Amino acid sequence: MLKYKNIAFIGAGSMAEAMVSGLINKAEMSPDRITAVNHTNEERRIELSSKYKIQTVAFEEISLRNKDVIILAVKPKQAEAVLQRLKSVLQDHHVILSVLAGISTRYIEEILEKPFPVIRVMPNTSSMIGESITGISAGKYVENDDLDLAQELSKAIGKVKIISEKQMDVFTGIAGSGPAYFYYLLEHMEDAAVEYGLDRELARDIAAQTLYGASKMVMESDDSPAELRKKVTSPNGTTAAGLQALKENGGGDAIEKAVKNAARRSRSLRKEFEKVPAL
Ligand SMILES: NC(=O)c1ccc[n+]([C@@H]2O[C@H](COP(=O)([O-])OP(=O)(O)OC[C@H]3O[C@@H](n4cnc5c(N)ncnc54)[C@H](O)[C@@H]3O)[C@@H](O)[C@H]2O)c1
Ligand code: PRO
Repeated sequence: MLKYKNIAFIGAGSMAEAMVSGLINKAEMSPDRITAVNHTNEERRIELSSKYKIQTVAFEEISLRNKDVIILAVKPKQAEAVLQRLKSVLQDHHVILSVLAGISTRYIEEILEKPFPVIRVMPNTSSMIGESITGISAGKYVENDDLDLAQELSKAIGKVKIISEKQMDVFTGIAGSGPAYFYYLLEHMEDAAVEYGLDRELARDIAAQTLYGASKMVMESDDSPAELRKKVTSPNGTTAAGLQALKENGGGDAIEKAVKNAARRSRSLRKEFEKVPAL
């Protein structure tokens, strides 16, 4: 059971913090079960330990003896160096979760040279408030209990989808990177509203609630997004005018290209940082 597990994050940046916050504030995990390991940045360690009351240590002081779950949360380009250093301190009972975009379980398994259960989890930063959607795919040494644990941990920070590792790139394109597209959309809605006379704070509230309501409608109604869109769009009305501008300016294409480009980048991260052929 997750509650009784000790977790170490290797890398304590944005994604690790979002997960720590979700685990403590939403899933009510005890902070003394969580350790975050960060390299030279002492200021960051102090920030996280005072904010969440978790233990934070420098990589050089790492001890994973009483840990159960090791969550890799460094950048993909740091994967090899970090794994090379970790492999001497890892112990047979460890379950390894990796949030690294692009980097395959096979690559991690090969560097570790031992049959560790390695599970990719792709959350997003909405983990911070327990509203992530997290994709999970298992490496070849993963047993049911390990997968159950990864699922439990991911459920603690939001919703979960079990996917194949091949689907991880596109999952990353939609869900891992997705919040940024919506923030970008909101930034632009806000700018336009300010230009047309609203205060920024008011504009932000309105746009954010509109996005939230629309998103909830998609989740709770039986209609598809296209059907829901049609119900908003009166012939020759305001929405039709707005959508026309979106279409004329390549809005739909831009969104599709964003997802595809992010998925391609996930694939290319693998080629860039792994010295094995891509999946
Ligand atoms: N940010 C997101 O929205 C998001 C979503 C899903 C997955 N991810 C994945 O999470 C990982 C981390 O992303 P991030 O946005 O948190 O990046 P980040 O740069 O904020 O965090 C990375 C952290 O790793 C630390 N680090 C670097 N080398 C280290 C070492 N040797 N030992 C210990 N710590 C070390 C850095 O100091 C930094 O704090 C990436 O692989 C990314 O693909 C991120
Ligand atoms: N953030 C990471 C990136 O931008 C991975 C998904 C979201 O690469």
